[in-house]
Amino acid sequence: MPREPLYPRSKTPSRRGGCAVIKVENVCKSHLGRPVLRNISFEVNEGLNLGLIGPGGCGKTVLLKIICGLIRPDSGKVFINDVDVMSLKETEIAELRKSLGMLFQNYALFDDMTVSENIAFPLRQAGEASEEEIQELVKGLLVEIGLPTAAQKFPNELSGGMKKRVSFARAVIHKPPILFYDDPTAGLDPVTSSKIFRLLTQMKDDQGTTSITVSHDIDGIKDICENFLMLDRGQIVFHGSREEIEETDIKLVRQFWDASSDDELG
Ligand SMILES: Nc1ncnc2c1ncn2[C@@H]1O[C@H](COP(=O)(O)OP(=O)(O)OP(=O)(O)O)[C@@H](O)[C@H]1O
Repeated sequence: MPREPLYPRSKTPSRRGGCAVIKVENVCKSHLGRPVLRNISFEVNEGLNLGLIGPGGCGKTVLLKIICGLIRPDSGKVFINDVDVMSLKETEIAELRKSLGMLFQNYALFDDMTVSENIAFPLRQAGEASEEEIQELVKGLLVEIGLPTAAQKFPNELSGGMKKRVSFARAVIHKPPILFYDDPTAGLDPVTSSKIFRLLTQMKDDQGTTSITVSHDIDGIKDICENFLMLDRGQIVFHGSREEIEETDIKLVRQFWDASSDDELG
Protein backbone atom coordinates (compact mmCIF):
# COMPACT_ATOMS: atom_id res chain seq x y z
CA MET A 1 0.00 0.00 0.00
CA PRO A 2 1.54 3.39 -0.91
CA ARG A 3 2.60 5.22 2.23
CA GLU A 4 2.01 8.91 2.84
CA PRO A 5 5.24 10.89 2.73
CA LEU A 6 6.70 11.01 6.24
CA TYR A 7 7.24 14.72 5.97
CA PRO A 8 4.25 15.85 3.92
CA ARG A 9 5.14 18.70 1.64
CA SER A 10 2.02 20.55 2.69
CA LYS A 11 3.58 20.97 6.16
CA THR A 12 5.92 23.61 4.88
CA PRO A 13 4.55 26.67 3.11
CA SER A 14 5.11 25.99 -0.55
CA ARG A 15 4.51 27.54 -3.93
CA ARG A 16 3.80 25.05 -6.63
CA GLY A 17 3.75 24.91 -10.39
CA GLY A 18 7.37 25.74 -11.01
CA CYS A 19 7.48 28.71 -8.64
CA ALA A 20 10.62 29.72 -6.79
CA VAL A 21 11.16 27.60 -3.66
CA ILE A 22 14.59 29.08 -2.90
CA LYS A 23 15.24 32.76 -3.52
CA VAL A 24 18.57 34.46 -2.85
CA GLU A 25 18.63 38.25 -3.12
CA ASN A 26 21.78 40.38 -3.16
CA VAL A 27 23.66 38.27 -0.62
CA CYS A 28 27.05 39.64 0.43
CA LYS A 29 29.47 38.11 2.92
CA SER A 30 33.00 39.00 3.99
CA HIS A 31 35.36 36.96 6.13
CA LEU A 32 38.39 38.38 7.92
CA GLY A 33 38.04 41.58 5.88
CA ARG A 34 37.91 39.77 2.53
CA PRO A 35 34.76 39.55 0.38
CA VAL A 36 33.66 35.91 0.09
CA LEU A 37 30.30 36.46 -1.66
CA ARG A 38 29.46 39.53 -3.72
CA ASN A 39 25.89 40.43 -4.45
CA ILE A 40 24.56 36.94 -5.14
CA SER A 41 20.99 36.66 -6.50
CA PHE A 42 19.24 33.65 -8.02
CA GLU A 43 16.20 31.43 -7.66
CA VAL A 44 15.57 27.69 -7.72
CA ASN A 45 12.14 26.60 -8.89
CA GLU A 46 10.15 23.79 -7.37
CA GLY A 47 11.27 20.29 -8.31
CA LEU A 48 14.54 21.39 -9.91
CA ASN A 49 18.15 20.69 -8.98
CA LEU A 50 20.65 23.53 -9.33
CA GLY A 51 24.30 22.56 -9.81
CA LEU A 52 26.56 24.97 -7.93
CA ILE A 53 30.05 24.86 -9.39
CA GLY A 54 33.27 26.81 -9.38
CA PRO A 55 36.93 26.59 -8.39
CA GLY A 56 37.96 25.67 -4.84
CA GLY A 57 37.48 28.50 -2.35
CA CYS A 58 35.06 30.50 -4.56
CA GLY A 59 32.36 30.48 -1.86
CA LYS A 60 30.08 27.54 -2.69
CA THR A 61 29.93 26.05 0.81
CA VAL A 62 29.49 29.44 2.47
CA LEU A 63 26.60 30.22 0.11
CA LEU A 64 24.93 26.88 0.86
CA LYS A 65 25.32 27.45 4.60
CA ILE A 66 23.82 30.94 4.32
CA ILE A 67 20.79 29.50 2.51
CA CYS A 68 20.31 26.89 5.27
CA GLY A 69 20.57 29.57 7.95
CA LEU A 70 23.85 28.19 9.32
CA ILE A 71 25.79 31.39 8.50
CA ARG A 72 24.34 34.91 8.48
CA PRO A 73 25.13 37.09 5.46
CA ASP A 74 26.35 40.66 5.98
CA SER A 75 23.52 41.85 3.74
CA GLY A 76 20.89 40.45 1.40
CA LYS A 77 18.02 38.05 1.87
CA VAL A 78 17.20 34.37 1.53
CA PHE A 79 13.64 33.12 1.15
CA ILE A 80 12.65 29.48 1.48
CA ASN A 81 9.08 28.96 0.37
CA ASP A 82 8.60 32.71 0.75
CA VAL A 83 9.79 32.68 4.35
CA ASP A 84 12.53 35.24 4.98
CA VAL A 85 15.16 33.05 6.66
CA MET A 86 17.01 36.03 8.17
CA SER A 87 13.88 37.22 9.93
CA LEU A 88 13.53 33.93 11.85
CA LYS A 89 14.60 33.45 15.46
CA GLU A 90 17.17 30.72 16.20
CA THR A 91 14.43 28.34 17.36
CA GLU A 92 12.46 28.97 14.16
CA ILE A 93 15.54 28.37 12.01
CA ALA A 94 16.11 25.09 13.88
CA GLU A 95 12.52 24.14 13.11
CA LEU A 96 12.92 25.09 9.43
CA ARG A 97 16.10 22.99 9.22
CA LYS A 98 14.15 19.90 10.23
CA SER A 99 12.28 20.18 6.94
CA LEU A 100 15.52 20.50 4.96
CA GLY A 101 17.95 17.76 4.07
CA MET A 102 21.58 18.77 4.37
CA LEU A 103 24.71 16.92 3.48
CA PHE A 104 27.84 18.88 4.32
CA GLN A 105 31.45 18.02 3.74
CA ASN A 106 32.35 17.23 7.34
CA TYR A 107 29.91 14.28 7.64
CA ALA A 108 28.83 15.37 11.17
CA LEU A 109 27.72 11.89 12.20
CA PHE A 110 27.12 11.30 15.90
CA ASP A 111 30.07 9.20 17.10
CA ASP A 112 28.19 7.59 19.96
CA MET A 113 25.32 6.39 17.75
CA THR A 114 25.35 3.36 15.48
CA VAL A 115 25.00 3.76 11.73
CA SER A 116 21.36 2.76 12.00
CA GLU A 117 20.68 5.29 14.80
CA ASN A 118 22.46 8.01 12.86
CA ILE A 119 20.39 7.42 9.74
CA ALA A 120 17.15 7.22 11.73
CA PHE A 121 17.88 10.45 13.64
CA PRO A 122 15.84 12.93 11.51
CA LEU A 123 12.83 10.60 11.56
CA ARG A 124 12.97 10.12 15.33
CA GLN A 125 13.31 13.89 15.72
CA ALA A 126 10.20 14.45 13.59
CA GLY A 127 8.38 11.89 15.75
CA GLU A 128 5.96 10.97 13.00
CA ALA A 129 6.99 7.45 12.04
CA SER A 130 6.52 4.21 13.98
CA GLU A 131 9.60 2.26 15.06
CA GLU A 132 8.67 -0.44 12.56
CA GLU A 133 8.54 2.10 9.69
CA ILE A 134 11.85 3.60 10.79
CA GLN A 135 13.59 0.20 10.83
CA GLU A 136 12.17 -0.65 7.42
CA LEU A 137 13.31 2.64 5.89
CA VAL A 138 16.80 2.41 7.44
CA LYS A 139 17.20 -1.15 6.17
CA GLY A 140 16.14 -0.16 2.65
CA LEU A 141 18.48 2.83 2.57
CA LEU A 142 21.41 0.77 3.85
CA VAL A 143 20.94 -1.55 0.89
CA GLU A 144 20.66 1.38 -1.52
CA ILE A 145 23.89 2.99 -0.31
CA GLY A 146 25.65 -0.37 -0.51
CA LEU A 147 26.15 -0.88 3.24
CA PRO A 148 23.60 -3.59 4.09
CA THR A 149 25.61 -5.02 6.99
CA ALA A 150 26.76 -1.78 8.62
CA ALA A 151 23.67 -1.07 10.76
CA GLN A 152 25.29 -1.83 14.11
CA LYS A 153 28.69 -0.33 13.34
CA PHE A 154 29.83 2.98 14.82
CA PRO A 155 31.14 5.85 12.64
CA ASN A 156 34.75 5.33 13.80
CA GLU A 157 34.64 1.84 12.26
CA LEU A 158 33.86 3.27 8.79
CA SER A 159 36.03 4.67 6.02
CA GLY A 160 35.54 8.28 4.86
CA GLY A 161 33.54 7.13 1.84
CA MET A 162 31.29 4.95 3.99
CA LYS A 163 30.65 7.84 6.39
CA LYS A 164 29.71 9.97 3.41
CA ARG A 165 27.16 7.38 2.28
CA VAL A 166 25.70 7.15 5.78
CA SER A 167 25.45 10.97 5.88
CA PHE A 168 23.63 10.86 2.57
CA ALA A 169 21.14 8.32 3.92
CA ARG A 170 20.58 10.47 7.01
CA ALA A 171 20.03 13.58 4.85
CA VAL A 172 17.33 11.94 2.73
CA ILE A 173 15.54 9.49 5.05
CA HIS A 174 12.79 11.93 6.10
CA LYS A 175 12.17 12.76 2.44
CA PRO A 176 12.66 16.49 2.88
CA PRO A 177 11.11 18.66 0.17
CA ILE A 178 14.33 20.71 -0.07
CA LEU A 179 17.82 19.22 -0.12
CA PHE A 180 21.30 20.71 -0.05
CA TYR A 181 24.22 18.51 -1.04
CA ASP A 182 27.76 19.78 -0.57
CA ASP A 183 29.95 17.63 -2.80
CA PRO A 184 28.00 14.42 -2.12
CA THR A 185 30.43 12.20 -4.04
CA ALA A 186 33.78 13.73 -3.05
CA GLY A 187 36.20 10.96 -2.17
CA LEU A 188 33.91 8.18 -3.40
CA ASP A 189 34.83 5.62 -6.03
CA PRO A 190 33.06 5.95 -9.43
CA VAL A 191 30.62 3.10 -8.77
CA THR A 192 29.48 4.51 -5.42
CA SER A 193 29.38 8.02 -6.89
CA SER A 194 26.99 6.96 -9.62
CA LYS A 195 24.86 5.14 -7.01
CA ILE A 196 24.62 8.37 -4.99
CA PHE A 197 23.78 10.42 -8.08
CA ARG A 198 21.12 7.85 -8.98
CA LEU A 199 19.58 8.06 -5.51
CA LEU A 200 19.65 11.82 -5.69
CA THR A 201 17.78 11.77 -9.00
CA GLN A 202 15.32 9.23 -7.60
CA MET A 203 14.55 11.61 -4.70
CA LYS A 204 13.80 14.34 -7.22
CA ASP A 205 11.69 12.16 -9.48
CA ASP A 206 9.73 10.45 -6.68
CA GLN A 207 9.31 13.34 -4.26
CA GLY A 208 9.61 16.39 -6.50
CA THR A 209 12.51 17.51 -4.31
CA THR A 210 14.00 20.95 -4.92
CA SER A 211 17.75 20.92 -4.43
CA ILE A 212 21.12 22.59 -4.76
CA THR A 213 24.08 20.32 -5.42
CA VAL A 214 27.65 21.53 -5.05
CA SER A 215 30.00 19.29 -6.96
CA HIS A 216 33.43 19.17 -8.54
CA ASP A 217 32.30 16.11 -10.48
CA ILE A 218 31.03 17.92 -13.57
CA ASP A 219 30.51 14.70 -15.52
CA GLY A 220 28.42 13.36 -12.63
CA ILE A 221 26.17 16.38 -12.15
CA LYS A 222 25.74 17.18 -15.85
CA ASP A 223 22.86 14.74 -16.04
CA ILE A 224 21.23 15.37 -12.68
CA CYS A 225 20.87 19.18 -12.69
CA GLU A 226 18.65 21.25 -14.95
CA ASN A 227 20.49 24.49 -14.26
CA PHE A 228 23.98 25.52 -13.27
CA LEU A 229 25.35 28.45 -11.35
CA MET A 230 29.07 29.08 -11.45
CA LEU A 231 30.88 31.23 -8.93
CA ASP A 232 34.33 32.67 -9.27
CA ARG A 233 35.91 34.57 -6.39
CA GLY A 234 32.52 35.08 -4.80
CA GLN A 235 30.74 36.34 -7.90
CA ILE A 236 28.25 34.72 -10.23
CA VAL A 237 29.93 34.25 -13.60
CA PHE A 238 27.26 32.00 -15.12
CA HIS A 239 23.64 31.01 -14.45
CA GLY A 240 21.72 28.99 -16.99
CA SER A 241 20.68 25.61 -18.33
CA ARG A 242 22.93 22.72 -19.32
CA GLU A 243 22.48 23.61 -22.98
CA GLU A 244 23.44 27.21 -22.25
CA ILE A 245 26.56 26.29 -20.27
CA GLU A 246 27.66 23.88 -22.98
CA GLU A 247 27.33 26.60 -25.58
CA THR A 248 28.56 29.57 -23.59
CA ASP A 249 31.40 31.63 -24.97
CA ILE A 250 32.34 33.00 -21.55
CA LYS A 251 35.96 31.85 -21.61
CA LEU A 252 36.30 31.26 -17.87
CA VAL A 253 33.16 29.12 -17.75
CA ARG A 254 34.11 27.18 -20.89
CA GLN A 255 37.56 26.41 -19.54
CA PHE A 256 36.24 25.30 -16.15
CA TRP A 257 33.46 23.14 -17.59
CA ASP A 258 35.65 21.48 -20.24
CA ALA A 259 38.67 21.00 -17.95
CA SER A 260 36.52 19.52 -15.17
CA SER A 261 34.90 17.12 -17.64
CA ASP A 262 38.32 16.11 -19.00
CA ASP A 263 39.62 15.55 -15.44
CA GLU A 264 36.80 13.17 -14.74
CA LEU A 265 37.43 11.27 -17.94
CA GLY A 266 41.14 11.07 -17.30
N1 LIG B 1 32.08 31.26 8.53
C1 LIG B 1 32.53 31.81 7.42
N2 LIG B 1 31.91 32.87 6.89
C2 LIG B 1 32.35 33.44 5.77
N3 LIG B 1 33.39 33.02 5.07
C3 LIG B 1 34.07 31.96 5.53
C4 LIG B 1 33.67 31.30 6.71
N4 LIG B 1 34.49 30.27 6.91
C5 LIG B 1 35.38 30.28 5.90
N5 LIG B 1 35.13 31.30 5.06
C6 LIG B 1 35.85 31.67 3.83
O1 LIG B 1 35.04 31.47 2.69
C7 LIG B 1 35.86 31.27 1.53
C8 LIG B 1 35.19 30.33 0.60
O2 LIG B 1 35.15 29.02 1.17
P1 LIG B 1 34.14 27.90 0.71
O3 LIG B 1 34.38 26.72 1.59
O4 LIG B 1 32.77 28.44 0.63
O5 LIG B 1 34.66 27.60 -0.76
P2 LIG B 1 34.20 26.44 -1.73
O6 LIG B 1 33.92 27.07 -3.04
O7 LIG B 1 33.14 25.61 -1.12
O8 LIG B 1 35.57 25.59 -1.82
P3 LIG B 1 35.82 24.03 -2.10
O9 LIG B 1 35.35 23.77 -3.50
O10 LIG B 1 37.29 23.90 -1.98
O11 LIG B 1 35.07 23.26 -1.07
C9 LIG B 1 37.20 30.80 2.06
O12 LIG B 1 38.16 31.73 1.67
C10 LIG B 1 37.06 30.79 3.57
O13 LIG B 1 38.16 31.38 4.20
